[in-house]
Amino acid sequence: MTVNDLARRWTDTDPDSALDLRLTDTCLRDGSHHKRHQFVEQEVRDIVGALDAAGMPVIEVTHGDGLGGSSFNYGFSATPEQDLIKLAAETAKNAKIAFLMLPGVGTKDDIRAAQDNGGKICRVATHCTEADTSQQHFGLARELGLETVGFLMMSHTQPPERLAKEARIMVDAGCQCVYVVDSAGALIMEDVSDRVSALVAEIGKDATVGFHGHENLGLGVANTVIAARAGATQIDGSVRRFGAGAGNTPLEAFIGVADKLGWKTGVDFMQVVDAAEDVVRPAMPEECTLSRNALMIGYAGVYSSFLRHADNAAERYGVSAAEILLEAGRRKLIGGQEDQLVEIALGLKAAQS
Ligand SMILES: CC[C@H](O)CC(=O)C(=O)O
Ligand SMILES: [Mn+2]
Repeated sequence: MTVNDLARRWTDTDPDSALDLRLTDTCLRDGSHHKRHQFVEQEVRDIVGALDAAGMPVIEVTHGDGLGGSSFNYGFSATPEQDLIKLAAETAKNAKIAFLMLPGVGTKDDIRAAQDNGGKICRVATHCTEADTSQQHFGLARELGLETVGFLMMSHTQPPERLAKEARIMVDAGCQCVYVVDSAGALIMEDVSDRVSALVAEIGKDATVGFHGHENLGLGVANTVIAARAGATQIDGSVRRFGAGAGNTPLEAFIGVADKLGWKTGVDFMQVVDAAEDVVRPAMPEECTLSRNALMIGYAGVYSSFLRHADNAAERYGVSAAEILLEAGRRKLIGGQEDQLVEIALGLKAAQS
């Protein structure tokens, strides 16, 4: 049985029928991890201008760890994120500006400020077993008239049925679209369609379903295609893969694939390819690649944003970042436990001596 047969069986949809997808580019948020949160105003102006001109419907702008992420724990931003959100909103002619927030990192006041600065879509991210921590934030966002999106992070760690229950909690709290978030880039094809299908079955009448992929095992585009075939209608990615770990699903490649499949994205392939090469790439410190450490992240099922923290700890204590990441996978660390990477590094250093 082929993957297409499986998708057809799970979803009862014809995988070759014309899909209408809404894309969100997240290079100015997920890419912030890769850039160690050092975006400056001109880069935001240029990237938003180019993506907006290409027809990108949604552009996410925030510190990599969401509103309030600029901190000792996660890394300080070069430019206050609220200034970048404001600038993005002033620059975009058509695109809506989204912002991310993690309950406990950002606050309700941060949501209000992001709206005042022109943010239109509030994306609330929780670990995929902790959707209940998002309820107040969805309540507030809807009260303010913001569009809402929920992120179930580290989705590979839970079976589809559990994710569907968590998605229901978000939707009941006011979330209008729940994403299966492959934070580690560890989901493999059918793992994605199983999870997306389960969410569609549970919340499909009340909300839409999205997919956010990472490239750590090289499956970003393939996983995103199968997510769309399973019923995900909102799709994340980052032009030029500019995201944490080996980066996100490269949106320009996905847009080319969607064109070939006859799916609608509203984004011009040629323009977005030019934007990727001429505008986004110059803002990147280096390409996002399938480096040894990025591969470890996908293989061990570790949060992609741990890459830079593991690099820092490895350099500081003279140990292997790959070993740190593998141990983080064994310990099943989740976002917020970045400090344990230092502890792991210290343990490895002690073992060496
Ligand atoms: C720290 C938030 C995280 O980067 C959100 C996200 O994009 C993911 O989990 O993949
Ligand atoms: Mn991500």
